[in-house]
Parts: sequence; structure tokens; C-alpha cells
Amino acid sequence: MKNSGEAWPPEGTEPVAAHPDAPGPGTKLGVHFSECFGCGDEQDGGLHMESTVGDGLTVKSQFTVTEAHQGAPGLAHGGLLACAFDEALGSVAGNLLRLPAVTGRLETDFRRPVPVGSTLFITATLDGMDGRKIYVSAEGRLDAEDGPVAVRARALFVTVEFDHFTTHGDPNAWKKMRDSNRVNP
Ligand SMILES: CCCCCCCCCCCCCC(=O)SCCNC(=O)CCNC(=O)[C@H](O)C(C)(C)COP(=O)(O)OP(=O)(O)OC[C@H]1O[C@@H](n2cnc3c(N)ncnc32)[C@H](O)[C@@H]1OP(=O)(O)O
Repeated sequence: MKNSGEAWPPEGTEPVAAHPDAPGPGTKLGVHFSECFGCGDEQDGGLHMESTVGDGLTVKSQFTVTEAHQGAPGLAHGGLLACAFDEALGSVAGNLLRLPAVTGRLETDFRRPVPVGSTLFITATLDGMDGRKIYVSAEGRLDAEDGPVAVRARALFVTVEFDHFTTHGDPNAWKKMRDSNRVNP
């Protein structure tokens, strides 16, 4: 990504390897939490994204834009596209490192309109870590793996203790996530 003019990943970022128990290339990741807005299959209004581990330190996700995702008539809402990238970027960080982490910063570049009915093919890459900071980036291509780039994004995720979720969210977060992580427990 060039737009912010900052080096990416920032100086001090170290390369990382996938966790030894991380799912391998070709593994379908399924749902990490059934009520997740990004991937959940019990979230009627959600994005219903599907992700698969790619080669190297990547996860490939697909997001099909429906009428429920419009901003302007016939076009995806930019905020929902940012959400799709948050999910894809969180998936590459969480699944390959197997560490609990939350989005600290998310940047998006919208390069082409994304029409209703189109599918974004998103490739998210784990770029490295610096202490608790995880750097990830992604690009989304229109309607095919080699389609034109419509959106680019990059993000900083920060690792947290699991009690981040039980303290700030639902005290039963651990059980809920464990019970609904059906594909990649
Ligand atoms: C097997 C598992 C599978 C799992 C699959 C999961 C898929 C998930 C898919 C779903 C995906 C959806 C995911 C979601 O939707 S996550 C939901 C959206 N995000 C949040 O709610 C996060 C809210 N923020 C916080 O809780 C805290 O601020 C955090 C925890 C992030 C940090 O507060 P904490 O007090 O703990 O730590 P710290 O402040 O010392 O910061 C630590 C370091 O980080 C640096 N820093 C922090 N923020 C920024 C920033 N904005 N720009 C630049 N740098 C920043 C900071 O300078 C410091 O650096 P350094 O001083 O060490 O150098």
C-alpha cells in the first residue's frame, strides 16, 4: 500500500512463521463464531464470508455483495467493505498465529466501485509481528482471483489475553466461541 506514505510493515516488524498447529494450505476455515457479523452462519444480516488457508502466510476469503450491503443504489457500502477486510485480516492473524487478537487500526483504499452481485476475492497476508503488534495486509479483486483490484487494506491487530473478551464482552465468550467453532477447533 502506498497511500499513507509510511513503510509497510513498519520498521521493527519481524517475520513470523505459522503456529505449528495452524491449519495448512487448502483448509476451509468455516465459522469461528456463529454470530460473527463477518462469517457467522447464524447472523442473518451478516456478510457470510468464507475463508480458506492459502499458500505461504495467506488466507483467501470471498465476500459476495448483496442488496443488503448497498450504500449507493447498486453499489457496496464502503463501511461494509471495510468490515469484510477486517474479517479477512483478522482471520489470517488469528488462524495462522492461533493467538487472540483485536483490530487496533484498519486502513482501506477503495480503488473501484464494487457492484451488487459481484464477489470480492480477498487475499490477506500475515506480514509480521513486533511484540504484541501483528501486521496484516490484503487486497480484494473483483469477481475472480485475477480480477482487477477493487480494495486494498492493511491493519494492526494487537494480541490480548482471552479475558479481554469475557471482561469487556460476554462472560460466556469462551464457551460460545468454542461451541460454535465447528470447522477449526
Ligand atoms: C484459532 C483461533 C481462530 C481465530 C479466528 C479469528 C477470526 C477473527 C475475525 C474477526 C476480525 C474482527 C476483529 C474485531 O473486530 S476486534 C473489535 C474491534 N477492536 C477493538 O474493539 C479493539 C479496542 N481496543 C482495545 O481494546 C485496545 O486499544 C487494544 C487491546 C487494541 C490495545 O490496548 P492495550 O492497553 O492492551 O495495549 P497498548 O495500548 O499498550 O497497545 C499495544 C501496542 O499496540 C499499539 N497500538 C494500539 N493501538 C494502536 C493504533 N490504533 N495505532 C497504532 N498503534 C497502536 C500501541 O502503541 C502499543 O505499541 P508499543 O508501545 O508496544 O510499541
